[in-house]
Amino acid sequence: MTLMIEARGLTKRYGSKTALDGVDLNLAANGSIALVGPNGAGKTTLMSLICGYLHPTSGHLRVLGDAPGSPALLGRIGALPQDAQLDPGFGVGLQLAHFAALQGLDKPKQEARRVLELVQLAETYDSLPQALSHGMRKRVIIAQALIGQPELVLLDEPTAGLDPANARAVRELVNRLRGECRFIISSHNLEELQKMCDTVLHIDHGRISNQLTVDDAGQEGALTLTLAPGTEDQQSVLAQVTGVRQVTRRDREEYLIRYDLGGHPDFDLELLTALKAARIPYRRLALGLSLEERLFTPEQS
Ligand SMILES: Nc1ncnc2c1ncn2[C@@H]1O[C@H](COP(=O)(O)OP(=O)(O)OP(=O)(O)O)[C@@H](O)[C@H]1O
Repeated sequence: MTLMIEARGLTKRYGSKTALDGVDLNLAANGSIALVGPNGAGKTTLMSLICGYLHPTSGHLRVLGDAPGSPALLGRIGALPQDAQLDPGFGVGLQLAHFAALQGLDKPKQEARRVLELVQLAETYDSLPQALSHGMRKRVIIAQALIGQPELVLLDEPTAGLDPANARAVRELVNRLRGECRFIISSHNLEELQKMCDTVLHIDHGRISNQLTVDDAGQEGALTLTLAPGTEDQQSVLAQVTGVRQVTRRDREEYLIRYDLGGHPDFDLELLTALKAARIPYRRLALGLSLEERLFTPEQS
């Protein structure tokens, strides 16, 4: 089976600065990937290598089975670079059509309209970029990454600086297209990545420090409980529920509860029953750990 990304000892140095340090990866082509990690961890560098914008200093990299930048990958990868901008002098439809023509597509204007429709901005075809909001411009640039229906789309911080409505529009777009193409998305918003991606790669100091499958969250004997506002200080009540190993208060009314998974397969129902008996109202119960907990909080036994 052809892998989406295969890397061995992938290293990128900028002068004396090592941005990627011997990365090994085997990513199957059947899901979307989140890249997370602190500023300067190497996420953009990895994306640039995958796109073929940069060459590795050493190591081996294959994308969809071919070397980045090779003719075999032309038109198969789309990208939203981190600081991508539109040309202020031309209408957005014209710019997208121009890129479609550069890709050699037969009907560039039709393709420009298609991708604008995908990002729900069909009406902006004749608009100049400055007539659009920041969020709309970002969505237009995402539309550019979708020209030619690439198999793999890389989005570097697609929702950075967007208001909740525009960020949601981007999330919905990614989820709508997930059957048609694969995404690699870099973001600092873990909650958002959890809604869009299947696998999470945590990069730190140029190395992959953790790789998680989002769907595995329910297998960990943990859940997050949010009580109704004003229902504070219930830690001791929660700790007495049968099967509970540990209760940690995260926010005012939010608790992380670790429990004995083996002995209590229906622990969530048992917990709800206990809450009802103690007349403690709750707002939300989520099985598993949040991505933030899984990445940054060591397992406490
Ligand atoms: N062109 C360059 N010349 C020199 N150093 C660079 C260059 N590009 C990146 N770096 C350095 O390489 C490291 C990795 O940078 P990179 O942009 O890949 O990180 P990142 O994880 O994308 O960060 P952020 O979350 O801030 O976007 C950083 O220390 C950065 O300063």
